[in-house]
Amino acid sequence: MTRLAANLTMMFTELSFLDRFDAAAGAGFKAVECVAPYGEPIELVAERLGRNDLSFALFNMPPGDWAAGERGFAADPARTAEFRASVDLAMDYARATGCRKLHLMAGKFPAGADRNAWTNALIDNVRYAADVVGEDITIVLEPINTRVDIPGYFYDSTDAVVELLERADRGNVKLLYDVYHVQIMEGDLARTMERLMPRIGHVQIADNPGRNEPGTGEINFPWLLSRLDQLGYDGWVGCEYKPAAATADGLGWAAPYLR
Ligand SMILES: O=C(O)C(O)C(=O)CO
Ligand SMILES: [Mg+2]
Repeated sequence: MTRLAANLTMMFTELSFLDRFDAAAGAGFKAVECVAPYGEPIELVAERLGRNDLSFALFNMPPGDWAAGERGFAADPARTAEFRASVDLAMDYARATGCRKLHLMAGKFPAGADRNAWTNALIDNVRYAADVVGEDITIVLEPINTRVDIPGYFYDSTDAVVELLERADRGNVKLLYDVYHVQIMEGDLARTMERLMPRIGHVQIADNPGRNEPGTGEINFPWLLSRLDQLGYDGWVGCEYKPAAATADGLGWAAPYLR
C-alpha cells in the first residue's frame, strides 16, 4: 500500500516550518520529508515529530547556500573538508529525529571545470559519508532535471546515477527516483522503475508539467503508484510538489492513501 510523506519544503508553505509538521499530521500524513531542517534547532524538530507521531522519511545533507542558488557541493573537489563537516551535522539531526534516509546533493557543475575531478571527488565523498553514517542509514543520490528546475546539476539521468552507485560500491547508497524529474529527462516511467527497483532507496512524486499535485498533468499516478506497490516498493513516497493553491485544498488525489 502506498505510504505518502508530506514534503514540508513544498507543502504547507503558508505556515512556519515547524507548524507544517502539525498541518501534515492533521491532513493524515504519517511521515514527512524536507530539504533542510537545519534552520530550526534539532530538539524543536524532534519535538514536532514526536508530538505528531510522525516519521521523518528523508532530508538532505546540508546543501550549501540555497538562497544563493547552491544545490549541494559534494562533487566540488575544493569543498571536500566542508562536505565532510556537513555529514556530521546531518548525522546529528538524523540521530535526534530517527531519520534513516539522507539525500546527498552533488551540486551544479561549473562550465569549464574538470568533470573527472568532480566525479572522483563525489565518489570519495559518497564513500566517506556512507561509511560515517553506517549501515542503518541509506544515502540517496537523485538525478534532477536540468531542463526546467536545476540547469547545470551534476547528474540528470538515472544511468549517470547508477554508474556512480556502481563506482561508489556501498550497500547503503541508493537511487532517489523522483518521478517528476525522470518524466522530464527520460519518460518511460514504468519500465525505468521496474528496471531500477533494486537500486531505488526513495521515491518522490509531482505531476508534469508544472510540478503540481498528481492528477494535474500527464502522469497516470493511480496506475503508477499501484505498479510501484506490485514491484515491491514499501518505502515512503514523498509528495514533493508545489500545491496549485492551498495545500489542504489539493489533497483530494491523496485521500485513498491517507486513510
Ligand atoms: O528538487 C528535488 O527534486 C529534490 O528532491 C531536492 O532534494 C532538492 O532540489
Ligand atoms: Mg526530488
